[in-house]
Amino acid sequence: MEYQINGNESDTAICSVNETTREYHDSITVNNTSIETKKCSNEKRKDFLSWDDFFMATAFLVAKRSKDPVTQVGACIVTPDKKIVGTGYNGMPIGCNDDDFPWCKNNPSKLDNKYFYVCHAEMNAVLNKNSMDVRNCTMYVALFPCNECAKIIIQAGIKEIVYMSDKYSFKPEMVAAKRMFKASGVSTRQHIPSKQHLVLDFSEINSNMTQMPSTPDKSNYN
Ligand SMILES: O=c1ccn([C@H]2C[C@H](O)[C@@H](COP(=O)(O)O)O2)c(=O)[nH]1
Repeated sequence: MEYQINGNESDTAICSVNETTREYHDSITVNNTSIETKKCSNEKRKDFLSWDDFFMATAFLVAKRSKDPVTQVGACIVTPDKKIVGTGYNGMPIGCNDDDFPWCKNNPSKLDNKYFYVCHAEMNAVLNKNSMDVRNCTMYVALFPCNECAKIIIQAGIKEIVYMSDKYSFKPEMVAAKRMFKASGVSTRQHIPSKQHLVLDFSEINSNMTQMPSTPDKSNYN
């Protein structure tokens, strides 16, 4: 079935609907220029992000703020009803100019390596919280937390850690973190993303319409 909505002389919208599949395909003409829009279904999108993928992707996006030239870590704290209440990435403390402090990792002088200075993503996420507290929340984080972050996470009342990588699992810091999480009832699970790559295309919003044009205001028509 085909519907045609006439606006003024140069503006029309044509919408054809397949009665069986409920797919529709529309074209609109604005100022005598025809714009074909994508075939569309009345059904909802199937490839939307799951909550786990969304919050982990948020942690990865936040990590893009990090100035660490080697490892960028992001963390995202989420309430049981799926609200983001804190994010953080690894960086120098406020007032410690990240052009002056070292980013090196294997200088013979410990004072000239980053480790004494960098605030971990997990710690920053807890300190940046925008809610009263983060009790019973879940933290999504790129790397399994170290012992120092584990203490902060436990004391803040976070109840679940969802991590992407445990590549430092052999280090005593991570072994200690696991021991503390277990003792204090913080559960941990690795996130397996449904896709290895997620692309953000800022030009997408200006590409062909994937939705019906909004209902025209008939009061403007003859
Ligand atoms: O749980 C973690 C572990 C590490 N970080 C930060 C601290 C540093 O900036 C880097 C680690 O540097 P490497 O060069 O990979 O040793 O990541 C963190 O934020 N959270």
